[in-house]
Amino acid sequence: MLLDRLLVLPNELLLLWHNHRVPLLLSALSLAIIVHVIVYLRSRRQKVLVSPPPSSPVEKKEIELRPEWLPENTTIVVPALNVDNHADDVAVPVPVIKVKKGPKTVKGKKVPKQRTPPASNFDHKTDKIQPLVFFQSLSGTTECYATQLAKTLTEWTVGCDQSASLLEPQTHDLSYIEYDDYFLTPPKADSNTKHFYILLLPTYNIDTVLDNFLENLQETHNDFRIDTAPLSGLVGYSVFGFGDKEGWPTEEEGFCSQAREVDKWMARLTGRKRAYPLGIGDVKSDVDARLGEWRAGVQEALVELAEGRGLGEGVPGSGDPAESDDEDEDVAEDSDGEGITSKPRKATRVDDLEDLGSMVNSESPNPIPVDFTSYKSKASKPVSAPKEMVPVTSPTHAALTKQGYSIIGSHSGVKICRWTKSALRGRGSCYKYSFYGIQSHLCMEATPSLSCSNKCVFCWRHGTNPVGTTWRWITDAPDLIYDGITAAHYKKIKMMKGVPGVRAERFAEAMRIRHCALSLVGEPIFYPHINELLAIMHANRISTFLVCNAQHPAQLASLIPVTQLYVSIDASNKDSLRKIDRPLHRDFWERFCACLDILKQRRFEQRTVFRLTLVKGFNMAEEVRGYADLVERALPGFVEVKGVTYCGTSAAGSAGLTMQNVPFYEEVAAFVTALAEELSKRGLGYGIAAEHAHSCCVLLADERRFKKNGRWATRIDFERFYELNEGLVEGTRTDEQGRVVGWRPEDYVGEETPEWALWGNGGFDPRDVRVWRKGKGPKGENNVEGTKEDVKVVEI
Ligand SMILES: Cc1cc2nc3c(=O)[nH]c(=O)nc-3n(C[C@H](O)[C@H](O)[C@H](O)COP(=O)(O)O)c2cc1C
Ligand code: SF4
Repeated sequence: MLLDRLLVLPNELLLLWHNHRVPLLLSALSLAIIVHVIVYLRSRRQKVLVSPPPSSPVEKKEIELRPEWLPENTTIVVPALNVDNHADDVAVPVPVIKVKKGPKTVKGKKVPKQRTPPASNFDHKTDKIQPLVFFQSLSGTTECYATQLAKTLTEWTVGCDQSASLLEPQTHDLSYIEYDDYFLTPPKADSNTKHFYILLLPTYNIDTVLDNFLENLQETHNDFRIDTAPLSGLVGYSVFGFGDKEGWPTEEEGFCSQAREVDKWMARLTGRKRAYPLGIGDVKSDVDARLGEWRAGVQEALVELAEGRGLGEGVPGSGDPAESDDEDEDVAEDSDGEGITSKPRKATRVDDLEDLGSMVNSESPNPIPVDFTSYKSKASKPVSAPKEMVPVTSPTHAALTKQGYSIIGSHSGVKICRWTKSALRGRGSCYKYSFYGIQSHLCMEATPSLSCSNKCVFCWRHGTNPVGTTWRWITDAPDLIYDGITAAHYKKIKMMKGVPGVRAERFAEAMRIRHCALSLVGEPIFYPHINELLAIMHANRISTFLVCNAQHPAQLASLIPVTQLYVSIDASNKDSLRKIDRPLHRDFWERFCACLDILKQRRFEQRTVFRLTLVKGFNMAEEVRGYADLVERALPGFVEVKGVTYCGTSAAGSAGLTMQNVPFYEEVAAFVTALAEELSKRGLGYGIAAEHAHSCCVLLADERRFKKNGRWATRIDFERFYELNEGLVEGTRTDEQGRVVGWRPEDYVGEETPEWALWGNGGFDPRDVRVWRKGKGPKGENNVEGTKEDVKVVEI
């Protein structure tokens, strides 16, 4: 019976196939197509896979770098992102993925729109006008005029007939405000307060904060997610430009060109709310007269607004961003009554839609081609040559040089640190010696990028350095930077030879740089050739401590291993980070989080550090748990907690930072204790390892990785690092099959942390002489030079 059934089975199967082969074949084909499409789509996404090392407690996780995070005008070598293969990077030829940028161009035709005067949003019976004076200044002229103007307007608003409708003006420096607070939408206020913007601006043909401001206005206008006139809620605006006719005699040659540009963008952003024409003045001749006339005009406009007369009807074109030749196209009458006909203007290039509005003849049978995706964007302009970041002629160069920086090329800087001077005189090294064994007189502090994408409240840059979200400057070669910074450092060391107290043996040692802290100011990983520069340093057996601001995930992911990699953690949450770092990137928090994830993935290939800078009133209170969350996310080898150093600049002042915001050492210590407790509650295995009380700095470390025989071992074996880096000795990082693929931070752990540096012992090397500032410090204790004026070691 069973045998009979088995014999007929092949026939039954054949019959089944004949009956159902069409649906079966179709299903198989559909499945194949679906699989193919999925594979295709996945391969199109740019992913960076940073595989965690074997035996790591971390789950395998992919970090996706958004296309907009990839550096502009540069290429990214994807295999270099694989941390396990970095040792082979030089040998293996790698395919270069070009990052395509820029919108797709869609051609169409512009339908000319009917212009109506902007509707007034001001009810003079109930509303009040809040004038806001914005200025930007590098060498102080504009700031001076802005302060004076604000004072005059304040007196006027109080005394004039319309005082009930006019609030006292407020002044803002464009270098320190958050653009989005004022130029994305009008600032938040009660519904009866309407804002009037007054902008006073110089022009610089070198790169300054103004370039960034202009870029921001343009981006806001062109952002398809934002209304093209998001500032239409203002009651009006007016711009005054300061320029120098001696150097830039005409408009064509650039006289007040940036004020003109701002005026145009404000017209677009406000929906044509220019309340008074752009004023311009030559700082070497007529500026006072021109500014006086313009101010009177602005006051008149304010009176008209306050009385409910709005901005007036205006002739056609009133408030437009740029001048048009409309009137030339009409037949105008001159005073003698004779008609004058002008030639119609030819459209020669793709231009701004609004500008084109006035150029398009509605009766023309041939529409003008319009790029609907870009306004007067960089792409539609002839490509201008990149500028120098800090040219020799710039006030920034002068200011930085005055502060003791040597500027190398046009975007790098080096400065001799006060601790280097102190160590040369045997008066102690900085915390890097106590924690890691770096003697300050052997250390150079430098940066290959004086520019940065943040405007931190505690920054030392005095608000004058260029800022930017992308690298857009002339780029110096890494060997030129290396030669320049080392030569400048040695030169400064040599200048110390006549200083009383300098120890001969330390002076001789200092003539061989052994460490480089890439942390001075600016953002070192912004420099497109940072990896080459680091490689040169390592080849010269100079250790690298690199501090980045957690805003450039793509560059961080592609960075070669350094001796110690830092990420600045200036706040524990998005809101606080925005207030303290004032980042330029709108997606700063996503960038920050991506950097933490990258740090976590790289923690088994190099020493990773969180640097917390505590600013009382900004990022300390109630934030311990938030910081613990971040530590849990990135699991850095170390957490350095430091009290902010007060730099007393106007930048700090304008951010509301005073000496009151500098925490006492006891406060820093209490914070660290609370953080250590929180981390221990979570079972993360961190302990307080060391301290350097006189620079207000405490070190937490992962005790499972940086303790030897139950004792802290936070110091570094630098020679071992070079040997590992050069492949002279084998590391212990292995893959799943147990093959060695690189080294681990544990492979170059140095000696045990000295007793005097441990938590509770202060952190001052007893072999050095402690010197207190005049009037400070306990009486009698090594206070040998306490009364000398030249003593610069300050207890903070
Ligand atoms: C390096 C440099 C570049 C300048 N470029 C221009 C320019 O392109 N057009 C212009 O009209 N004035 C230019 N000026 C003149 C400044 O705009 C003018 O001195 C202004 O008052 C400076 O204002 P501030 O002191 O507030 O920074 C330049 C000045 C310097 C120092
Ligand atoms: S990240 Fe550094 S250089 Fe940049 S603004 Fe902040 S403190 Fe200054």
